[in-house]
Amino acid sequence: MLRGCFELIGDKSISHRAVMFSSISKGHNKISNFLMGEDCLSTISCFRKMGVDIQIDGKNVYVKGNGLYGLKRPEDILDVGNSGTTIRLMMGILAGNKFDATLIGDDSIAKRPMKRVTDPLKLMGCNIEGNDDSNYTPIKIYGGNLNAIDYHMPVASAQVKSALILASLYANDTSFIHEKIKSRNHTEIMLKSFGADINIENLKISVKPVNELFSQDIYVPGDISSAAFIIVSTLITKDSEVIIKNVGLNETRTGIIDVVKNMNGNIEIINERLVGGELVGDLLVRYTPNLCATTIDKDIIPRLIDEIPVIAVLATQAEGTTIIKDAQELKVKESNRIKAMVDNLKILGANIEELEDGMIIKGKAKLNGGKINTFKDHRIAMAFSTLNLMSDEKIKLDNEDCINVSFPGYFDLIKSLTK
Ligand SMILES: O=C(O)C1=C[C@@H](OP(=O)(O)O)[C@@H](O)[C@H](O)C1
Ligand SMILES: C=C(OP(=O)(O)O)C(=O)O
Repeated sequence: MLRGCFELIGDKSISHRAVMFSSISKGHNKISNFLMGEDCLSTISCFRKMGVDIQIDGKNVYVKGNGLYGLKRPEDILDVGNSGTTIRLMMGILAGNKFDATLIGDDSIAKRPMKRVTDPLKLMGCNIEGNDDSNYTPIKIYGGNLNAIDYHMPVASAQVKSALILASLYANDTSFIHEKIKSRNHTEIMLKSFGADINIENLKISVKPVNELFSQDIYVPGDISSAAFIIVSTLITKDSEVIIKNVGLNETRTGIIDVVKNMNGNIEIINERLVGGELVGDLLVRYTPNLCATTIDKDIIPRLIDEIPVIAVLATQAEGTTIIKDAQELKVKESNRIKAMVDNLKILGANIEELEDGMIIKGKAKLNGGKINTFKDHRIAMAFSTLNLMSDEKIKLDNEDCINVSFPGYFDLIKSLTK
């Protein structure tokens, strides 16, 4: 069983943005509760290569910003490691700066599509080279002299939106970016606090070019995507009760809470407050023996995209048939997360069917033990780890190191909650 109360580690999306926006602002920035995961450390390493002074002290990061036009041409290739957020957002910044830079990442990044960002950046006048019509790494960007854009995004993606907002800061006129479905809005919130002129009208975002961004101190709230693994472990493990403190509750990220409530899960938000423009609160979660199935589709998908693997695990422990659809984006994450979940859950004896854009899960299933192929994907690894506490049969992960991408100290935390 899990019992206890703990402070959640910093949000990955917000930590990335804090380093990036601080680096292109003018002045000193302090980032508190920064996520020291491998992905966010890749962002720091890339901006250091562009001449930004970034110091790490415990959970704090100090950035001496170079200003909007002050980044230096990197002498080395920029290696983003495993991080889609780093490469896609950074392309927007590089497009505005008058130098050339080459971006690479690991084997997983090499398979993830970049055209969704390079196409609109080319429309803004940026010169970009990359494999398969600039869809895959290595990607080389020759930045500078951007035109404004009026662009309807074909995919619901905060990374694409953020890259275009960043490029628009450097453009010759006001840009308009139209979203299909509302995705996480940390870029809009944080850039405004740095002095950017951004206006949001439903799904239309207008961005005016600026001469400078001004430094800010940023507190990074806890990562609800990381909390999701503790939430699910608690819901499915007998006699568990956990308080998770400092959870970021921005409504573009709280789809998991809505789903857990729809499934009859025992979850309560307490002590809600606003910190640096972001809603934060604590979560009280309790074991729920009578979970029920749900349907997840369309508009809610971007609000829980990274939580779908662990929701699939939860669905195996709920009475009835859970349907997850409109989630084809899962195929282009660190792994093909639809296939990874379906194949691995089948190994454990779950009743699950793969769909082109999701999966159908019939619960409630008594699962066997087995060896999980994580595809070195942190979310797949943690999703399956949640089953280890509720079952006598052991789940073995073929790779645990990948968890450091987003949740360093994950197993120590679980240990402290199960004492
Ligand atoms: O903007 C971000 O920080 C992120 C957006 C999402 O990706 P997409 O924008 O590709 O949906 C999400 O899956 C990723 O983990 C982080
Ligand atoms: C998809 C993810 O991250 P990224 O796109 O930044 O690699 C994730 O953290 O689940």
